[in-house]
Amino acid sequence: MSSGQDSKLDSSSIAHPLAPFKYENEVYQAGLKGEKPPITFNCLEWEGLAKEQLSADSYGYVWGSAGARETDDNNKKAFKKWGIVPSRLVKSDFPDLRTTLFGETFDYPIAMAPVGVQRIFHPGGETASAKAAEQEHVPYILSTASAASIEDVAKANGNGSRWYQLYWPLNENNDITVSLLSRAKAAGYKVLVVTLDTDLNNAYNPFIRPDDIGVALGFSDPVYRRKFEEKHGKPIEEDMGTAATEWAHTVFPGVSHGWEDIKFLQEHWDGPIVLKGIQTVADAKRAAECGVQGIVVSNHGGRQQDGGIASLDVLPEIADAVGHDLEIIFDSGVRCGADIAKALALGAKMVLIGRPYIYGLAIQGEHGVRHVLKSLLGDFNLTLHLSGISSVSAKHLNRSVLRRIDN
Ligand SMILES: Cc1cc2nc3c(=O)[nH]c(=O)nc-3n(C[C@H](O)[C@H](O)[C@H](O)COP(=O)(O)O)c2cc1C
Ligand SMILES: O=C(O)C(=O)c1ccccc1
Repeated sequence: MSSGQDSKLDSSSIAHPLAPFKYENEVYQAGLKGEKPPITFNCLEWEGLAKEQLSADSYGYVWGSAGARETDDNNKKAFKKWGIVPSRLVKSDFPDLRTTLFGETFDYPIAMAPVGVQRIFHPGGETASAKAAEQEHVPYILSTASAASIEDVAKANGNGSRWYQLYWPLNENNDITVSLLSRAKAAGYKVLVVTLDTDLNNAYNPFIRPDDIGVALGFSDPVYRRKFEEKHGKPIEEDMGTAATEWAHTVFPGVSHGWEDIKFLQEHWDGPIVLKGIQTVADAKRAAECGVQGIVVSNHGGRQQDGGIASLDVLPEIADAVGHDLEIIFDSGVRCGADIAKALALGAKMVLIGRPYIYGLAIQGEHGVRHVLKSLLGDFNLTLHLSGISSVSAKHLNRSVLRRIDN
């Protein structure tokens, strides 16, 4: 980095001290003194390093995708169909990476995707990830399928920005939904993310292990505990296997809600609501009509439907259709800084990082997650800088910086 950029690093106009960009420099300086970098900066190598650390089951779970992995493949290919156009001798400032959603400004246009059962990847699990999120000024989205409770993760996340992802019990269990939402609200989660695309029927799933690896939210929920006790005449601790299986059926009932049910969530959540798993213009328009604040254009990292369309391929048409009415968040297949730039250029305001941070968690717990976030942000920053793009706003980062290269 040039000394000009270094002086900009100290600028107090940006809330965060720009740690990601200093980080690589610090590691290289340490390298000059003979210290080895703790983890490679090469985003393509994190998966292999995680594999070395994990059991075959745990690695298979994070790496896994639906069926013949076609959707996952399509996600990856979709990024390769776009190239970023460079621009030389632009007197550009250090890019301003801040993005504003729901009236709030975030230091960076990335957040950590909701990922369940994180203790199968590292003993630190969700609390390690939530700590890393606070340290790096990246929002953390807590999954309903977490191995740590809403309250414990909030504590670990401290002053960080945290959002809550709901796996949504059927209407007969509305009292449990209300309990989860009010706990999340009380613990400082600001945005509700409702996942619409998960079907766990017949899947191998660490979720239903009788320990609390994925059921901590249920086991710690007073309404679920009371209902279990009323039904079985004993507390969940006396029959953890049944309690885990029944909690799984509660939050993955196998039957879905309808659009009309969104109203119930709006009545019980007074912050922004985001629907995760949108892949068509028609559904995006329905979301806007319902009056939610945002959508995640996502196919769940290709983990649900096989033979599906790439999430990035549908992003531009969805952004064109509802970008003025809804905040557009994107995920599925983002692996490096250039991918973040492409998704933002095609209409997203924020991008969720899924598997890569879990690889970081597996490699080195909280430190590994921080390394991945900082590396991705440093890489993203450089990508913008080399194209003379001065901010992530659509005014500067838009389709004009991309070229189709798949013909
Ligand atoms: C191990 C694993 C667990 C996940 N658990 C959840 C979850 O509990 N809730 C949810 O909405 N999405 C879940 N997801 C999907 C992510 O939120 C995200 O949509 C996906 O990982 C994005 O794709 P990428 O991994 O290719 O970046 C999970 C993904 C992985 C890899
Ligand atoms: O694996 C997933 O993608 C997922 O959404 C999930 C669901 C339940 C438990 C853990 C993860």
